[in-house]
Amino acid sequence: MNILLIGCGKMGGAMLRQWAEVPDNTFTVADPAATALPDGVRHVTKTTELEAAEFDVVIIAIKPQMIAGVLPDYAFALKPEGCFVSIAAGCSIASIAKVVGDRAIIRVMPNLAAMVGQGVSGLVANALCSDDLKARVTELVAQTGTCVELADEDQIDRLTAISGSGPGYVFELMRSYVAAAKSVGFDDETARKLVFDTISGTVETARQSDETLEDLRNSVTSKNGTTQAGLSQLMRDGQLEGLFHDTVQAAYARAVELR
Ligand SMILES: NC(=O)C1=CN([C@@H]2O[C@H](COP(=O)(O)OP(=O)(O)OC[C@H]3O[C@@H](n4cnc5c(N)ncnc54)[C@H](OP(=O)(O)O)[C@@H]3O)[C@@H](O)[C@H]2O)C=CC1
Ligand SMILES: O=C(O)[C@@H]1CCC=N1
Repeated sequence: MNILLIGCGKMGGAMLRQWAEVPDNTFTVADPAATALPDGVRHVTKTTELEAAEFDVVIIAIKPQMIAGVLPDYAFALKPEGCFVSIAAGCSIASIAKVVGDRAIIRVMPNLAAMVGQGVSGLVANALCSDDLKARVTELVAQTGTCVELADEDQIDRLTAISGSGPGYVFELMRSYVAAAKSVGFDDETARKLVFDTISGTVETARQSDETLEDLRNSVTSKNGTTQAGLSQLMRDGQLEGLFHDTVQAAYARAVELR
């Protein structure tokens, strides 16, 4: 497919890095500020450099608040049988259709781990999108990790609050955990290694186990031992579960506001 990527910042750039590894598609980036693009990717800085009906897919990877202002300038470059793919948080298919009219539109919510091919994405398409086009876009997204097709747009806003924003929560947890490791005397390098390897090893253990997360947690926790002492702080008054609940609800509510 011939693909136009509008916006090549943190998320568009992360996905492009994976896509550029696979020779199936050709990419043009429209982002005046983009630098250090992968080999073979065409860069345009003005819409006049584009031809009409040039692309099979136009990917919208700018901030949701910019779409109404920016997208009309690029819409002419999509083939009549092509589709728009938006990775913008919240912004609904109806809002995009207000800008480009009744066209095939797919919403994808990726996450930053796409950068290393371990992203998690949700996808939902409108009725104007053919099964073939949806399958090809799903395959494209799956080059960046896993891709789940969702039943409706509300689901993609809910998924945004879990996996789209998720790396932000996890990076903050890791930052706090590393700071705690340093506070008991480890240097930065050792603290990062201990925390990173503990997290990745724990994730892999959970993946390979049939036990519930509660049972796995209990299997680390000796009666009156060190883990129990630590968890009595981490879980005091059920605050941690409440905090995660509030975190996810706030992110979902923001996605709904951005519709
Ligand atoms: N970051 C993430 O983890 C995730 C982001 N998203 C979604 O991805 C989208 C992009 O977010 P993110 O990558 O974080 O943001 P960035 O600001 O990093 O990327 C947006 C890019 O678009 C560029 N841009 C601005 N105006 C134009 C224009 N007129 N034409 C072309 N390009 C333009 C920006 O340039 P400049 O910086 O010069 O303004 C920037 O390079 C958002 O809609 C967000 O909701 C979805 C999932 C995860
Ligand atoms: O914070 C945001 O709005 C975007 C969408 C998901 C992750 N980053």
